[in-house]
Amino acid sequence: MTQQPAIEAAPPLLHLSGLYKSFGTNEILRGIDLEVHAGETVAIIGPSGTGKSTLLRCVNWLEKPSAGEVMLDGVRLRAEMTGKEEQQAIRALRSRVGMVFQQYNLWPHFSVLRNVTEGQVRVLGTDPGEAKAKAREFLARVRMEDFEDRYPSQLSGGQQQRVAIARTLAMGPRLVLFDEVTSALDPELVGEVLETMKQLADDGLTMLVVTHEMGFARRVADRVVFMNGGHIAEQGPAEVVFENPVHDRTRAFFDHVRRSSWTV
Ligand SMILES: Nc1ncnc2c1ncn2[C@@H]1O[C@H](COP(=O)(O)OP(=O)(O)OP(=O)(O)O)[C@@H](O)[C@H]1O
Repeated sequence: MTQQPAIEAAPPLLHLSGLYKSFGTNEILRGIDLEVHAGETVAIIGPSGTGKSTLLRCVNWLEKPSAGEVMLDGVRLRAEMTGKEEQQAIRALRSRVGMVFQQYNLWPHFSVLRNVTEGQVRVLGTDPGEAKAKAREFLARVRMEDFEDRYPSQLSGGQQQRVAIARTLAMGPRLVLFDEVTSALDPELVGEVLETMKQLADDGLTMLVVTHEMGFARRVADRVVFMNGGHIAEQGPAEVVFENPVHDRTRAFFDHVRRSSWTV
């Protein structure tokens, strides 16, 4: 009997089943089924307006799906849930998932160190000394350990985004969602954030990444999910999806990306 790779044998850390999301009469997600295993980096790519960010926001219930369920690390949230039952499940879910946004939203009047300790102390109830030690550990992982006394306005966009990543990691999530985290950055700062994310992927962090950075999806993601019109049109190992896309829409998307890329 052939041995299955360990990553496939374990149950998925995240399991999305039959997710639908409508805004009014506008149906954005149309039945999403997706699994992410511990240690995987999964990139979600696809045309603009196809529902990638909405999907990510449904994973941590920032948007409540119209139907379907999210199962993360043993916590199940169903669209039918309401009231106390839903609130309890949301709290459990959010303690296991972190999110990094396009806008880093650091507290402007707090130092870098305090930005990374505040959530630990206030939300997790961590002892302040312990929270500082953990903050320093995560600032070092994003190579921002020399900036702990600075304020956000004294940092570049890329540095602020790395602090935002450290702040998320310090909360101890099992899964981190990245929503187009380089889109607001000047081109010369994109690389340093992607390099940090590559390092985290290499270290085994479980990441679900919505991105327009095709180079990142191709070189760093274990699996690429191509979304179109609120569906997953195809998914597979990055090299397969990029080199042999089976769906016409995926091929057309890559052709469009290649044609519209400006080279220096
Ligand atoms: N809160 C909301 N209320 C109404 N419509 C929304 C809301 N959020 C998203 N939408 C709509 O849902 C559609 C999908 O948006 P979404 O941001 O998920 O797409 P996307 O694939 O991430 O796009 P992009 O790549 O351009 O960021 C868009 O038409 C958007 O206008």
